[in-house]
Amino acid sequence: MSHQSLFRDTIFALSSGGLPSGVAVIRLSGPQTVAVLASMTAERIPPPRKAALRELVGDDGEPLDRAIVINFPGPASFTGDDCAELHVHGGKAVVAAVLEHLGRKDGLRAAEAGEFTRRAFLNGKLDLTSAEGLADLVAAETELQRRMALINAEGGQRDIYDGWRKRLLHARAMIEAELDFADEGDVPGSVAAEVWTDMSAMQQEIANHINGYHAAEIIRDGYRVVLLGAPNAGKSSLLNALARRDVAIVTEIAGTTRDLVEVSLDLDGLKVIVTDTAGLRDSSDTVERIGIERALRAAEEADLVLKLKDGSPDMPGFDLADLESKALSVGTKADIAPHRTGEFHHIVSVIDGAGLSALIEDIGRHAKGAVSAASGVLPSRLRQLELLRSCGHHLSLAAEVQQELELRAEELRLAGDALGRITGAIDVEDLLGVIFSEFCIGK
Ligand SMILES: Nc1nc2c(ncn2[C@@H]2O[C@H](COP(=O)(O)OP(=O)(O)OP(=O)(O)O)[C@@H](O)[C@H]2O)c(=O)[nH]1
Repeated sequence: MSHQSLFRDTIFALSSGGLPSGVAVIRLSGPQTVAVLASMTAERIPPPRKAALRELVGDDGEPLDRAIVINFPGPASFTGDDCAELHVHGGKAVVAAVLEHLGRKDGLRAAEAGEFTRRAFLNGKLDLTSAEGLADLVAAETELQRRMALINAEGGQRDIYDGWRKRLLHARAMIEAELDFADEGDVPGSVAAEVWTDMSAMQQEIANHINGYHAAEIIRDGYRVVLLGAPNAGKSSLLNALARRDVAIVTEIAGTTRDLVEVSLDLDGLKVIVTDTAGLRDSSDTVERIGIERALRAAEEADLVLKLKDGSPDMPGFDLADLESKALSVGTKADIAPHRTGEFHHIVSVIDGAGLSALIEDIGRHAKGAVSAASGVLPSRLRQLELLRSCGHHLSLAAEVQQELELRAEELRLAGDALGRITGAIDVEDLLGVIFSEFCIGK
């Protein structure tokens, strides 16, 4: 007996990575799953949730591969529907043959990006923040990204937002009671005051949580370091040294770098993006001038700016005072430049490697410092941030209308709805396309 499903189609996809590989996992979900397993295993469907070795056959009984087959009957499956996994040999032709066989069957079709997770959400197996956490977990490249994604995939955000929603519901119930009993002179005024204290506390908790977004942004998108300096100061050489490969073009010609060149580093589990920029000088060359504007804009947006200077005299004309609070001065070409210690935060040479590891350590320390202030569960997406702000906004409006209980209840309802839209507890149909399209196929 197949599990009753909301969905008519059975979807399938290669859920493991690139081919060839040792093993490839093909996943199925939907009402036809059991019938497909029966036909492909010559009626030898493995017992639920037990891995079993089976010969997979096509419609004519022709062998396709020998595979580990797992049957996950709904609702105790990832999507909540009948699911199966076929662990086949990870050869291109093997996978192609199995996918082609599945695609020929009635009621089966290839899954769209994120469709398994979307079905899991629509079947109530997980909330939207857990789904987003799963997408992040699959995309995670650094240790801190992995940790943040895992907390959210496991319901870290959901628990917090559900907790806040419950407190809002309770507060509304208390206000309703106050309204109902107002005539009878039996107003639970002290209870309402207590509830209001809780709402103020919650407002503060939400504000603190919102403040963690910048740290989450750094963990997700990287800590941004921009190299700035006069032409020939040694920016591209330093970028290449940090990346340990030739990313940027290095020549003795001043003005070589015209556009932004980025490399992504993993410093102690944190993603750090270092950007090489066009050298700063007065230039009549249009392309170079655009490059210089981009360099200055990148520096403004950066978390940390490295101001590079070799032994040559200062270039006039660029006021970098605004960047001072987030800048480290770096004396370059230490092997040939007569830098004085004390003049710079760091003195480096890419020729003999002097000062490079101390510089890298210092960048790592600054990056860590930027995320360490925030701890625990963080909002991980702009969509969540906007709804959290909306929730906070309605809470402060509620505080402004102290005397008008109906209005206050309405603001609390709107605050709760904003939280509900984060987890998907209410009214999110319009968001689903955007959210699940960022997933990969097979997830
Ligand atoms: N001796 C020595 N030469 C260096 C060092 N770093 C860079 N150079 C040389 O300085 C010149 C300029 O280096 P780049 O890295 O291209 O400088 P840049 O700041 O990126 O220059 P633009 O692209 O013009 O802005 C090249 O000839 C490099 O080989 C160093 O540590 N020691």
